[in-house]
Amino acid sequence: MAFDAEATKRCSLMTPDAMAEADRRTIAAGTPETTLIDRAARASLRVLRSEFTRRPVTILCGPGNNGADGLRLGEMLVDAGWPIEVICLGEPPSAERHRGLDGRLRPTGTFAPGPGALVVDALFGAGLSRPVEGEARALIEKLEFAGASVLSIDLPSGIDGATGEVLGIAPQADVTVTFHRLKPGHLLGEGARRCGKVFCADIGLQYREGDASALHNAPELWRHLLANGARETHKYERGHTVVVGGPGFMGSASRLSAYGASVSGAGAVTYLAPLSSAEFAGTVFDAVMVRPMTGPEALEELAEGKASSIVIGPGMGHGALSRDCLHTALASGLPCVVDADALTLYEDEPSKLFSALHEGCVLTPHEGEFARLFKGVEGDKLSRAKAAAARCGATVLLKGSTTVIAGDGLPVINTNGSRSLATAGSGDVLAGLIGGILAQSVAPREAAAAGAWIHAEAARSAGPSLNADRLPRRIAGVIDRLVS
Ligand SMILES: NC(=O)C1=CN([C@@H]2O[C@H](COP(=O)(O)OP(=O)(O)OC[C@H]3O[C@@H](n4cnc5c(N)ncnc54)[C@H](OP(=O)(O)O)[C@@H]3O)[C@@H](O)[C@H]2O)[C@H](O)CC1
Ligand SMILES: [K+]
Repeated sequence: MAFDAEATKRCSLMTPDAMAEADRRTIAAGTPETTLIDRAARASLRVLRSEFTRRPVTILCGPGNNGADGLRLGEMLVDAGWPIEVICLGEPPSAERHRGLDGRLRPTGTFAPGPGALVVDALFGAGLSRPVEGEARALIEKLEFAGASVLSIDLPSGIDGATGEVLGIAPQADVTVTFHRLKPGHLLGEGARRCGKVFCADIGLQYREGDASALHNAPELWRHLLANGARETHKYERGHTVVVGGPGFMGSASRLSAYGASVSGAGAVTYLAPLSSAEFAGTVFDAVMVRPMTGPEALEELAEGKASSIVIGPGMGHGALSRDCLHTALASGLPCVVDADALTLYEDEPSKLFSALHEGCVLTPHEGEFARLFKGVEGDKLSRAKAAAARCGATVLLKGSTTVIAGDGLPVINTNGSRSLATAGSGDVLAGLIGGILAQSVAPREAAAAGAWIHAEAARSAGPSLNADRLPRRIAGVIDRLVS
């Protein structure tokens, strides 16, 4: 079961190159470039007026169309009676580019933004092609300590729209206005931090299948998949997740996974408890069934019977039983969440793990586990997740305040994470939640995307006192609201 097709179009993220191509296509189909610039400037004006009261405005304009948007915005602000000045990089713009800006152009050396001012950053956008240096860099450096507000057009100049990386230098914007679709760079790394509040305006570009390079995670993509399970009447038809438990004191992590699975909408959860913790597990769980794990054959029996997904790794340890269970889980062919100790068991010989994985698996590493398992995979988060998924042949969910999910189909970027999620055990709950969604016949990338968003949403409105014990109850609330 897949993402909703219409929502996929709306949630598409486009690289600067794809955006330039959409731009060319629209122009070739009869919309003049000046019209697109006009619409971009008008959208910027709308946002500027909604976000800022009237004040002195300095517009920094670059040599390309990002600068052209800035110049056109300047003309509109003059018409609206705002006090503005315009500073252009390099050669002064042709008279045609700034008809309505007579007497407003200033040399770069005069740029001295004051605390109450608004600076419009229209230096570079999608056409940034190298690190920002020289005159442009000097302008952006002046912004750093000026205390002025900054509105960036398209992207904070210096942010790579494909990756979110800073090329040389980039300002900290308060507001960014972009067009048509967000770019991955608005959501990743420094890009996400530097954009401030992001607005995306429709300027009449045509969307075409194949334009997207990634998706921005949102419930409209997968909400319909969650509701499916609720229509089934028998508990096992609604999916049955098996959580492989951990021994002794370490068992708490896997118990959190079981709680995560139990509120996912799956019909049943079985906690397979190693003998050292079975009795205790039997006393703490009510809704979760507990079975003693005499050995890997207990897992095999469930996998061949009623189980529809497996969660393995949290609190499991690195012993021989863990290896056997991991082998059994992966060999079963059932959808499988591979987390924590299951990720680090083979960190010295990852190819052994990779060769046992299959396309129904979801790996959920945090940055540390990722670095140990996918040695040599470097770059921005989106590229790394994609490379890792290709290397291991499974879906990879790379956790963090921004989470990236890569697997079959377009990768997904999840951005509703908050600091409250940085609490011990929260990842264990996530693994269980995804396992429970997988059990309901949701495909791996889709289940991971749904799990990441729901998990983050459950923590979003919570204060710093949120702990992993309280997370499942909040997750249940989020799911109930989504499917009601
Ligand atoms: N499709 C849309 O969304 C629309 C976008 N619009 C706006 O147009 C820009 C993209 O315009 P483009 O002209 O392609 O690119 P830029 O203006 O961002 O920059 C290109 C020029 O800047 C020079 N450049 C690039 N990097 C540097 C640098 N580090 N230092 C100095 N100069 C740099 C580049 O020079 P080259 O030598 O590389 O050619 C170009 O001169 C988009 O962001 C929107 O704001 C339209 O208005 C509407 C449709
Ligand atoms: K810009």
